[in-house]
Amino acid sequence: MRNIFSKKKKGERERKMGTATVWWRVRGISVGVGSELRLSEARIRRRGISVSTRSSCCSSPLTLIVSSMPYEKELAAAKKAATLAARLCQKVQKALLQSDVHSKSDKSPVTVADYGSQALISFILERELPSEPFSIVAEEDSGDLRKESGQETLKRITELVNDTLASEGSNTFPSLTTDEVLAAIDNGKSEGGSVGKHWVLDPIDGTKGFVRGDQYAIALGLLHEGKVVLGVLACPNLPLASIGSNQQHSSNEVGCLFFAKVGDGTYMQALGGSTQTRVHVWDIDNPEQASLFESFEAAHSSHDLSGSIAEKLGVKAPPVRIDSQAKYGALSRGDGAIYLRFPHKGYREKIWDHAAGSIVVTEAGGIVTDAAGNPLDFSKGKFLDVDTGIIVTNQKLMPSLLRAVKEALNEKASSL
Ligand SMILES: Nc1ncnc2c1ncn2[C@@H]1O[C@H](COP(=O)(O)OS(=O)(=O)O)[C@@H](OP(=O)(O)O)[C@H]1O
Ligand SMILES: [Mg+2]
Repeated sequence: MRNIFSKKKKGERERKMGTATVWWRVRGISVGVGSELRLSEARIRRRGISVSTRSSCCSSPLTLIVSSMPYEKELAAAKKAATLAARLCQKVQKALLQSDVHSKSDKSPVTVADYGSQALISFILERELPSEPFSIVAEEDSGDLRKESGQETLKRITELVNDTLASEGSNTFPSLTTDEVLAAIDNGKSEGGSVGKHWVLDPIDGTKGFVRGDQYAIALGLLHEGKVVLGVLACPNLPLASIGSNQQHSSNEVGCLFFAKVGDGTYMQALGGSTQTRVHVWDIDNPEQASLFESFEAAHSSHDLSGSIAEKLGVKAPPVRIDSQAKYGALSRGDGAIYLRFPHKGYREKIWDHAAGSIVVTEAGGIVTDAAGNPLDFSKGKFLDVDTGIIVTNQKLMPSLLRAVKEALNEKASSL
């Protein structure tokens, strides 16, 4: 596209647009149109830009802050959706534990919460962002609920969704029919990809933890042109106090909401609260002091391998084993300094198990890579193509962590 700036001054350019004159005031960034403009959008996300518009027939500028707060509306919608979904899940988990139905064989209450959370989040996103074209890549689909045998479960889910919506006030949201609940769940059928905006949702991450009465998370991320640009993690059972060896947060409260937007840092607030605190990963360079986080379930991540890596690094504290992306949340606020995930052979990582968590950690100053040090690529559809496992730590520890991982993997391979 032709550059149509008519005036070139440092940091200020004028573009003629019909009858209006648009002034782009940019902090040290040159802004153009076409490809140059697209390039500057990436800079906008990192550095901020204020755009002021003034009509050619009017001398006083009409300041329109168009791009200085990218993804602000999406973040507000995602926080609202995840908070409501957490409320629904808490209700189901409470009933589940009271009725002592927490054996793995009875999956129905879990299914109810998974579906309910997905329906609710899908509905809220559509309602709060009516003019934003997007799709949703989510874990559940409505297949079983459309069968004769699923009708009772569908009624229960619809009830739960409507009770949760009503808890916001009787006139805030309409009631949904069973068909609308099915449609909301099926909105999550997208395959994602590298073009456009895709929400990535795990309505209950850490289902086994949820059934046990332990940790779980509602994880919602946003991909834009294949990159994670926003993430929200609601962790209803995670204490606001630190849970690792770095005891810097203290509180008796339980329930955390982590959120991050690209270029804007990571914040934590009490779930249902409003005071937000900026959080940072623990900036230590001595792994001996670090706590190491890993999956609670040995079937999900090799505890032996992470034990061997911890030994090589000289980590002294025992591993902190908790379910779900609550691990990313805890890392982002510096409770510990390392998270290792080594699924057993043949397992393929899904994007909804890492999208929200990864940006929560990276915006807090951490690094998330596969076992070979490659960044995670969320643009390839539902799956992540990772080399062996996923490792997370701060900038200072990453080189020694990568060395320890490489050694441990080589030892494992030669022992087979
Ligand atoms: N076999 C196997 N190997 C590796 N990972 C698996 C496996 N099976 C499941 N999953 C995924 O793990 C998600 C739970 O997250 P974590 O592994 O971090 O938590 S846990 O401690 O194991 O509960 C869990 O998320 P949810 O299914 O949403 O609960 C799964 O996506
Ligand atoms: Mg999951």
